Amino acid sequence: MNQPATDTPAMETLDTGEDADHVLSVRDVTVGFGSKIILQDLDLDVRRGEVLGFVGGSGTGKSVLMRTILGLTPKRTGAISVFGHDLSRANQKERKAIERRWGVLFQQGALFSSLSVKQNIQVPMREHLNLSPQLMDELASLKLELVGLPQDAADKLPSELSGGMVKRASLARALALDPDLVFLDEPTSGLDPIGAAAFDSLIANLSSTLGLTVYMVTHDLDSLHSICDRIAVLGKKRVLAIGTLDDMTKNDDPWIKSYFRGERALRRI
Ligand SMILES: Nc1ncnc2c1ncn2[C@@H]1O[C@H](COP(=O)(O)OP(=O)(O)OP(=O)(O)O)[C@@H](O)[C@H]1O
Repeated sequence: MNQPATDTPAMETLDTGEDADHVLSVRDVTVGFGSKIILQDLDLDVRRGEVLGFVGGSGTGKSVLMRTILGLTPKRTGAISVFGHDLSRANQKERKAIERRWGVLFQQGALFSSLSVKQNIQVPMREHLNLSPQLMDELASLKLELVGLPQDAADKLPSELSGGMVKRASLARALALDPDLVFLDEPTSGLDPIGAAAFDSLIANLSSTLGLTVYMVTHDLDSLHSICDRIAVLGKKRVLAIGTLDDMTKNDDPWIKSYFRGERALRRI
């Protein structure tokens, strides 16, 4: 089963330019650490404009997959294409252009603790754009408004914010460059149910008004019910199933069954 390490694309549609239907395609991707294989021959397609919820048992590799797509964890085999470009074939300039079109909200927010909220939002702008300080301040102010934070949050440090405000500030940073695609790693974890519901509706609104594609790792059944167009389930080192919530409730895989039809799921009804 183990193929030799290669960066040869596994499908012909890679590098043929922008795909009208899919913003992200993963083909035959294998990732491991030492002798431990986490993902094997994994395939995934994310459709343009959808909110895709990614679930799976703890330790199945949801964060590893997201980090692999982002290029932070190396893959052993397979191909990943974003916006129609094979990432492993892109040169540094092309790679930077692709990265400009995605935003990331890491678990726990991952804001720089010594920078103010405004400076955090401006980090991607400094990295990718050449703008005057005044224009960057105006853009940061717009992003604060977009995510529902008050303007006086701009000069606060992350340690001075509530958990919900940290998530919003991290989302503002993820949206700094007006991305087409955002990756969210457990965006509602640690929020109370009201804060989580408010964050969900913010994501849904941004997705529909900005035409964003959202790739969201989550354990939150409420988010899956309220904002996801499709759900992908990770298990057995691959995507076990992908489809609507209705598809999931009809699936007979034991893990999917207990997740979507178990006691906790039924309590929602
Ligand atoms: N850098 C690394 N080195 C070695 N093993 C790693 C590394 N990163 C992740 N792993 C292992 O990969 C597996 C998958 O981890 P991952 O964090 O992706 O799980 P997850 O599905 O996101 O879990 P959770 O839902 O609990 O966050 C785990 O067994 C983890 O220990």
